[in-house]
Amino acid sequence: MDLQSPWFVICEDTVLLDRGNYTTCTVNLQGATVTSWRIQNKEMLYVAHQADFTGLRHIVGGIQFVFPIMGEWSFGPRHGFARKSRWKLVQGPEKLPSEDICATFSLMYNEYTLSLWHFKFELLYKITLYEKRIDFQISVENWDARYAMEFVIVQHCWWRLDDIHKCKIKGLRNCQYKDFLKQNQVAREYRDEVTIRQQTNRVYYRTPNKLVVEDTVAGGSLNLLRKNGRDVVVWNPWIEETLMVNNLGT
Ligand SMILES: O=P(O)(O)OC[C@H]1O[C@H](O)[C@H](O)[C@@H](O)[C@@H]1O
Repeated sequence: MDLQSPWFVICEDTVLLDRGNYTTCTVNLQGATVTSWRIQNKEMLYVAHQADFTGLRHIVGGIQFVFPIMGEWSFGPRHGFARKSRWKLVQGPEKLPSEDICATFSLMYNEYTLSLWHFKFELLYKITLYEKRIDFQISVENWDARYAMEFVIVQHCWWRLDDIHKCKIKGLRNCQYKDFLKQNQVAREYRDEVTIRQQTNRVYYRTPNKLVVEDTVAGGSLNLLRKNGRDVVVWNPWIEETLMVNNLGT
């Protein structure tokens, strides 16, 4: 009999990857939303208190998978349908020889997605949990070669911060940005360290592949490394909007 604790748990709606030493990642099949990432029991993500886990709407918080559009959409839900859809676990969770744990989730076109967006697609989302790192590999397949597919993918991350006043984002200097809260004004970032002192909602264009967020939980810093991506959204709802997010969901 194996008396060790299991390194994964699959419930009806969630998949828990357990790397040991209180390092875990929880993925909800609703949107393949990563609702928790803990490193030695320190939670890295924020989920709204009133987040709805019933599957009726997207989960507010964590790491949301946004596809095929970001923002308002005249044909379907805001930020697309992927975060509202139920995904499937298609591989794993498996333990690699390195002891790291990975699992792959998939979202395939269906009647609902075709009613909003006529492309026949399959998304694969592979998540690997390391000791102090989490990796996401995303692939998109177009099943109908007759049509070129245009889409946007965003990992909408709600990082948990101890104190917003201590948070600094490094790597955005010289990037052009659009400020949604200033009539979409376009400007260039001149700061080495971007700080947040009020409600913020900007998209930075053509950002470098490495950004650093300093002072997340417990004063640690988070390196965000990316391949084949382009833009970055810096958003903080500040107090009023946070109350709204927590109380109502969206
Ligand atoms: O409330 P949601 O639909 O999840 O959107 C949350 C936020 O997402 C992005 O960061 C947008 O730039 C914001 O304008 C938006 O408020």
